[in-house]
Amino acid sequence: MVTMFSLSKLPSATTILSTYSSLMAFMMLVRGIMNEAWSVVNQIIPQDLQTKILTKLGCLYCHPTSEVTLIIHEQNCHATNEMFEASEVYLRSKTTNPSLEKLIVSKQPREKNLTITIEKDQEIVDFFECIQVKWKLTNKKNDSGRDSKFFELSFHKQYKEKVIGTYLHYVLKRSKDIIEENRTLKLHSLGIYGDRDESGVWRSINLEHPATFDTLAMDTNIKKEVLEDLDRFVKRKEFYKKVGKPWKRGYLLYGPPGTGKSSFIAAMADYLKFNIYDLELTSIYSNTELRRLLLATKNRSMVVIEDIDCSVELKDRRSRHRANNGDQLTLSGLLNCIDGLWSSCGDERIIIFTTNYKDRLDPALLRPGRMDMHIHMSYCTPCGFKLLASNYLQIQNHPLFEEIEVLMKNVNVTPAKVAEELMKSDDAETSLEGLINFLQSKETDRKKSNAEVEEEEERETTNPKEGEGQKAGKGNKRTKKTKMTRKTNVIKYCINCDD
Ligand SMILES: Nc1ncnc2c1ncn2[C@@H]1O[C@H](COP(=O)(O)OP(=O)(O)OP(=O)(O)O)[C@@H](O)[C@H]1O
Repeated sequence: MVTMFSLSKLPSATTILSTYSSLMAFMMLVRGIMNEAWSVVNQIIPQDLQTKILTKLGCLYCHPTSEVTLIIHEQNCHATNEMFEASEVYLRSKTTNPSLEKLIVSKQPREKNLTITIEKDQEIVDFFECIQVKWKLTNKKNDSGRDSKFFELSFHKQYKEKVIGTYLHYVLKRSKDIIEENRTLKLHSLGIYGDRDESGVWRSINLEHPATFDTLAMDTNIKKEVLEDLDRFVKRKEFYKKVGKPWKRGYLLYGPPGTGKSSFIAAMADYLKFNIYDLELTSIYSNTELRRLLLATKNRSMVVIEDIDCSVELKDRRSRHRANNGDQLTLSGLLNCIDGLWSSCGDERIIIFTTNYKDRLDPALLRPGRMDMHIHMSYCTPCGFKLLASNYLQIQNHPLFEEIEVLMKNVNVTPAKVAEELMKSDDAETSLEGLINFLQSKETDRKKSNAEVEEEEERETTNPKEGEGQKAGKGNKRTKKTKMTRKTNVIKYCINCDD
C-alpha cells in the first residue's frame, strides 16, 4: 500500500523533462548574464586593476597552509623539461603583472619584439577560470655544482585537479601559440668545453643564414625532388603512425667543398621552419653523452652532423681526452642512437649528414633505409650559373653567357667560386669577364697537366726501363698528376680545386 502511494506521488517523465529543460535554460541564462557581466567588467576595469583586486581577494581567501606547490625543473633526467620551457614562454606574456618588481629585458638580432622575462625569486600571480595561481622562478646549485633552475607553482589545494588537469595543458598550448606567433629560427650548438656551465649543453642563437631554395644553384630535378620529399614528409604524421615508423627522415649531402651543402641545410630549415641542432661529433666523447644531447633536441628540428667522414674516426681519442669507462663514442653508438632510442622519441625530426667524400664513409651509414635520400651537390652547371648570375647580377641573359657555359662543361668550378667572381664588380660585364678569365686559366692548367701526363705515358711505352726508373724515383708526383687531371677524380683527390 505504502509503495503504491509513493509511486502515485512520483512526477511523470514529461514533468521531469520539462523541469530539466527549464533548469538548463535558467543555467544558460545565468551563464550568459555572467559572461556579459564579465565582459563589461573587462571593458570598464583595466586588466592591471583586476589583477590587483583579485590578488587582494585571493590573499583573503587563501590560507597559506592550504597551498600546494608544484615544482617544474628545467631538466628532467638530463632531458629538457618541456613544461619548464612552456612555462617560461607563457610567463613572458604575463610580465605586465603588477606584482612584478624586477624584469629582464633583451632583444636578439632579427627578433621582432623585446624579450621580457622574470628575474629569479620574483612572483607572478595568474588567474585561470577564477583560480589564482602563483609562479616563482628559483635556482639552486645541483650536486655537480651547476645552477639548476625550476619554477614553483602554488595554488589552493582544492584546485589541484583543475590545475594539473587543465591549467598546465592550457600553459603548454598557449606557449606553443606564442612561439608560433614570434617564430625565429634557432641554431643550436654545443657549449664550449672548459666553461663548466656551458660544456655539453645546447646553446642557441638566431639562425641568420640567408640561403633559400630560390638562391641555391643546384640541379633543378634534384631540387624539385627534395622539395616534394620534404612536403610529403611534413604531411605524413598519420601515415608514419599507421605504418609504425618513427616520424623522422635522414638525408646525406655529399659533394666537394663550396658546392653549397651548408647553404642547402639553411635553405631546408627556412623552408620547413625547423630549428637546427649542429652536432659537432669531435667534441663528444661518449655514447652516453651523445644520447643525452640527442634526447634534449626538440620536435620540428634538424640534427646536422657535418663532415661525418672526419668525425667518426675517433679511435685514438681515449688516450688524449678524459677517461670514459669504455663508453667511448663510436660509429655504432651513433647509429644505434639514431635508429633506436632517439628516433622513437619525438616527432618531425630530420637528420642530415654531410661529407666531401662519400666513398670514405662506412658502409653502415650508406645502408638502405638509414639515410632516406642521398643528395649530390655538384660543381656548377650552366643552369646553376644562370641562377647565380640572376641572383648576383640581376641579369637573365648576356652575350658572354654562351662562352661561360662552354667553358663550364670542360672545367670543374664550384658555385662558391662562381659566386666569388660575380661579386668582384658592380658592373655585370666586368664580373662575367673576370669569371671567363678564371675559367680559361683553369682550362689552360688542365690541358697543360693532361699533356704532361700523356707525354710521360708515351715515354714509358717507348722506353719502359726509363719509365720504371722514373716511377721509382718520382712515383708520388706522377700518381698525383694523373689523378689531378682526370675530371671525374678531382672530387676525390683535390681538396682546393679552385686554387
Ligand atoms: N649551390 C650553391 N648555390 C648558391 N650559392 C652557393 C652554392 N654553393 C656555394 N655557394 C656560395 O658559397 C658559400 C659557401 O658554400 P657552402 O658553405 O654552403 O658550401 P659547402 O659545400 O657547405 O662547403 P664545405 O664543404 O666547405 O662546408 C655560400 O655561402 C654561398 O654563398
